[in-house]
Amino acid sequence: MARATPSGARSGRKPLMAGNWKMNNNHLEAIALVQKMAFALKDADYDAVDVAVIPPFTALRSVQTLIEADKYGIQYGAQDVSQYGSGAYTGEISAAMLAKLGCTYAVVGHSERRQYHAEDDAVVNAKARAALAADLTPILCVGEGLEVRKAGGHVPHVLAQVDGGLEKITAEQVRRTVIAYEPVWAIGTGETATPQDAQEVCGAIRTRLAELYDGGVADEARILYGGSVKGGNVAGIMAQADVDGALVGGASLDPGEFVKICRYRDLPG
Ligand SMILES: O=C(CO)COP(=O)(O)O
Repeated sequence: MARATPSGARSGRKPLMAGNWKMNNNHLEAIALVQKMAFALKDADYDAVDVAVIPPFTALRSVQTLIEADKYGIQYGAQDVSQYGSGAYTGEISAAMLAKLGCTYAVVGHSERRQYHAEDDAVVNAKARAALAADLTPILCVGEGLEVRKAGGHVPHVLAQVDGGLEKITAEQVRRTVIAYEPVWAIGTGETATPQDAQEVCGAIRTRLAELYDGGVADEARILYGGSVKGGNVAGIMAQADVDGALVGGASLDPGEFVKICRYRDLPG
């Protein structure tokens, strides 16, 4: 993959392109999709960009086996994680179980979990801390709904989610936490935030990290944008100084489209 000079102030942060498959693909379909992606990315420079798939729990073991056997440079993670360590929590999956499967990431606080499973900032924070305690990297999702956006309250809304989500998380832990700004109105709607919208909020999140911790932490933490990212709009989004990658839903199910996103440096801006 051609390595271009990082734009803006992305300093040493390595971009991350993560495909959140949501409730799609059984384990056999997952194997086929990862194989296609890995083939199309076989000359990729994984030192320049992290590429991750986030399949359903039921596909994680197959994805692990495939990636380890074929030594693909692709990372993987889970879409959710329990806030509890172990015990009588039917249906839950612990962070330790995910770590044992070789997961790098665990998504916490996705807007679909907040909306359909009533997860509030306290639960999201407990999940993020459980992930960190097992040496997983949480991808902490934040984002405002349409009403909040229309009323112009998106920045304070998102920063309150950041504050709540990072409660009791140390500076050392935040350095290895990923924050994903996903405006709810742009998820699965085909409506993308403009690059300037993405930068406004991602920049505000970085400033907040500097206030909560320090400038060094704020400089290191990766902040992603998510919401209808595709090959056709990724370059403009990635040109923003405070956007360090994308959390991709629908387009990550199409290997051709996802590979284009991962190769955003090769696309016309
Ligand atoms: O929710 C998302 C990723 O977590 C974004 O989904 P879409 O890319 O389908 O809008």
